[in-house]
Amino acid sequence: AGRNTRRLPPSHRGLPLIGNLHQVGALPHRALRALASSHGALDLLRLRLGQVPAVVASSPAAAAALMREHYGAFATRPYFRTAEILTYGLQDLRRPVTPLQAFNPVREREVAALVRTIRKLASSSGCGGAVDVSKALYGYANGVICRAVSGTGRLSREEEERRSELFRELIEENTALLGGFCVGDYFPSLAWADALSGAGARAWRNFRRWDELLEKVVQEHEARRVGDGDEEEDFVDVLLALQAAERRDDDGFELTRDAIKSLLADMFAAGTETSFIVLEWAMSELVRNPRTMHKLQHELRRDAPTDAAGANAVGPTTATYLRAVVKETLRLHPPVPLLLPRECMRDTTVLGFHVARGTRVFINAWAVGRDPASWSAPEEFRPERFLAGEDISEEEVDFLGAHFQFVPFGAGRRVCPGMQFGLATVELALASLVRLFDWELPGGAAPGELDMEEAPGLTTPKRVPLRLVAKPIGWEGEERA
Ligand code: HEM
Repeated sequence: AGRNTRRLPPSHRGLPLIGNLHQVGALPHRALRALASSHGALDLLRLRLGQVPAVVASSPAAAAALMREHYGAFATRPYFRTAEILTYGLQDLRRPVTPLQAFNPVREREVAALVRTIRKLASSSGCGGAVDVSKALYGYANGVICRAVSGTGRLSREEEERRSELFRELIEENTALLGGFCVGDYFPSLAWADALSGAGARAWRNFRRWDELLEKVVQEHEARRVGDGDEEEDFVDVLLALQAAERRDDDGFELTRDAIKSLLADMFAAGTETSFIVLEWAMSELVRNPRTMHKLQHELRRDAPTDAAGANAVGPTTATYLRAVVKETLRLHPPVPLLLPRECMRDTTVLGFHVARGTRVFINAWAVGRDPASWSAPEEFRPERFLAGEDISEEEVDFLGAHFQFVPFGAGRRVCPGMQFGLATVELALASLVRLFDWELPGGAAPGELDMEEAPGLTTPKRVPLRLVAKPIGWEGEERA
């Protein structure tokens, strides 16, 4: 077929110069689904973002076509200026396989610290006072990643805490930069404009601070490799061992120092915010749906706990319901609702539509998770849908990458490599918080009054931090007797 007969995806007429950028809005996943459905274009909607041609997929069929049928053409990330600076110019590094499932002792320590923090805040806030649950959860997610990346036992406790604080500051700056609008990304010919907006210089400044910190972390590990010592192996140890092995193999691939630092920076950026957001929404949905909360509490408390911090107390039945709650949270609130952008590598026909090389591709995981053709009662929080024998059983649907109506971690070649790590981080903390405390909204507000709005940006934490009254239940006291 000639060029003129190619069928292009439906589009919405944009404005001169900026194209459709003004329609993407503060909550792009919502604005883009509304735009797609008003054009009958849930499969593929064509957009122009500044000078960059883009398509957005909002149906499970389109998600499958892009991530399964045509994965070869859509597995590349586009070039982002800010991201390039922040990732040592190595955005598309071949990623070594890493054992991210491990690190359970790290998590158990951090969960115990989280429980202590909430107990302390609850008792100091007095009767009826509320705890900033969001802040505590963020500290937990950040702590898990910090310890898993750079280890424990090398620094004093105070130094460790100072370092966590510094990591947190740098991650927040990263999120602001990467989530932010960088003119040069959408107007390549206007890249100089970033100098005016300051994003370029700001990214460089942030990069130098990351580099200094990560260099120090790597050097500490080189000076004291695990083996003779008694510390656990952390992520830096894993990468250094891999580097040594690669050198021996001599297969042309070398894990350079910059590559190691780039991977570490990725872990922080990708691992903290996501796990925190899932926890924040899971707690919110549970408080808003007291029957679900009670059922989960009942199951967790029945499975006799072995210790008050609650780390090891999840038995197999409870694990099923806990997992269903987490799945339902991920369905309604995928923390990265448009996944990470891809770039089309060669002209491809997708579901009958022509997609040209160089097109930027977004997959609306938030929209497909609420697709009315794939889900019953798609807007309702009903973890039971993932259990066997329920009236609306969608039990077999999982997020491992084979069901394209449920892709909170992406799928195919670009699936999230931290899936198991993130799930373990979320489930362990959620189990402890639900088991060890009763939760209420402050001021006697009804569950339905909880604010459920999302903050603007490419990830979706809550707009208003979650504040709840936490009532510790005494395992050591009457509950045990
Ligand atoms: C429950 C928590 C998490 C969720 C929901 C999540 C979700 C995602 C999503 C949607 C993507 C993009 C996939 C795509 O575009 O197809 C992604 C990529 C990624 N995630 Fe996660 N993630 C989570 C936790 C983590 C953790 C804990 C880590 C690391 C410790 C991590 C590391 C990464 C990395 C390195 C990438 C980039 C992969 C690539 O570009 O090939 N994630 N994640």
